[in-house]
Amino acid sequence: MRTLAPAHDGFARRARAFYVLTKPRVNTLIVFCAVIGMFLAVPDGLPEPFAVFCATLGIACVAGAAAAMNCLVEQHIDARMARTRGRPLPRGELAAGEVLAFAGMLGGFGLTILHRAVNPLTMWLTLATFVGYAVVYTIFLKPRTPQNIVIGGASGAMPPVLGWAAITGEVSADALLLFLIIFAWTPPHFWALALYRTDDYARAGLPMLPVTHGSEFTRLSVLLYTLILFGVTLLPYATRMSGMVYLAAAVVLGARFIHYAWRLYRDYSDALARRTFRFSIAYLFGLFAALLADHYLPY
Ligand code: HEM
Ligand SMILES: CC(C)=CCC/C(C)=C/CC/C(C)=C/COP(=O)(O)OP(=O)(O)O
Repeated sequence: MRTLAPAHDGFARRARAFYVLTKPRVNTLIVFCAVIGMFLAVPDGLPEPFAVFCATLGIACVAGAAAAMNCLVEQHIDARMARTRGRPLPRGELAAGEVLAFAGMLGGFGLTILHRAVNPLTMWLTLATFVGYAVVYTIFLKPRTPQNIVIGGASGAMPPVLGWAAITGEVSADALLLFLIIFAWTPPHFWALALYRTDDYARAGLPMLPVTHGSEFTRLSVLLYTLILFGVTLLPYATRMSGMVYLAAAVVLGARFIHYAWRLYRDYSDALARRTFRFSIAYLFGLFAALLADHYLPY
């Protein structure tokens, strides 16, 4: 005889499935970068707490909705990859219709907050970021070209610009520098993962760089983008947006990233690619934390 799970157990499981759809770990770093953008946008002092709260909530909701849409569009691809087959849609924990409704409500709520409590510019830029990731990257670029993540990376690089626009109502050259940093960081971040997940991507029929151009070319590309990233991260110091503390962090973190990329190029192993991918995340957290620390240090 079938026993029914207690109602609260079913509710908790479904709530967890919706939460997982929003890719909370990826979006933690996305939102962190947006919040740093909000603080850096104020030359002296702190941004208004209510504005920070509303902008953070709005951006987090829209980013979560974008992730849920990505999971919806890619549910059949996700079912073919070891890394993603445990997601709620391939597992049959949620139906497509309810995921669409969830993404619509979450995204609509986020955009409404941004429009009403922040400013229309931030709402429009966040909407464009949503479309860039959930539609342009997910539907058009990802299944078609190995440059998918280079072009699609423009969406992922938007968070500090959104944070900046939320506080100032405009997009300045400094905000664009923050954009450039994440834009240059995305290829080594993603290709390090793609290198040790190549079989997964090949099985799913996705034209990621290691699938289409092989391991060695991808490792060379990781190294080149890591060098470009190093150069780009010097720009905040060169333009006097940031000072010595930031510069020291950028050089130390950047040298470590280049060291990883160089070893990956010369002496590949899946374990090293995994460590490089993990380091890429710590790197971006560290670099943005250094921007913030430098901004408030009294020197
Ligand atoms: C088009 C651009 C990007 C692509 C294709 C990409 C791809 C990926 C992939 C495939 C994963 C593994 C996710 C998983 O197994 O669930 C991942 C993890 C991650 N990504 Fe990205 N990423 C991109 C941009 C970004 C950006 C802009 C950020 C933050 C600013 C970011 C932060 C993270 C974090 C924190 C993780 C680790 C999640 C975990 O520990 O489970 N990514 N990324
Ligand atoms: C504010 C706002 C709307 C932000 C959008 C966030 C954004 C552009 C995120 C990109 C990062 C991300 C989740 C990549 C996953 O790549 P993938 O989808 O190829 O990975 P997967 O194979 O794990 O699904």
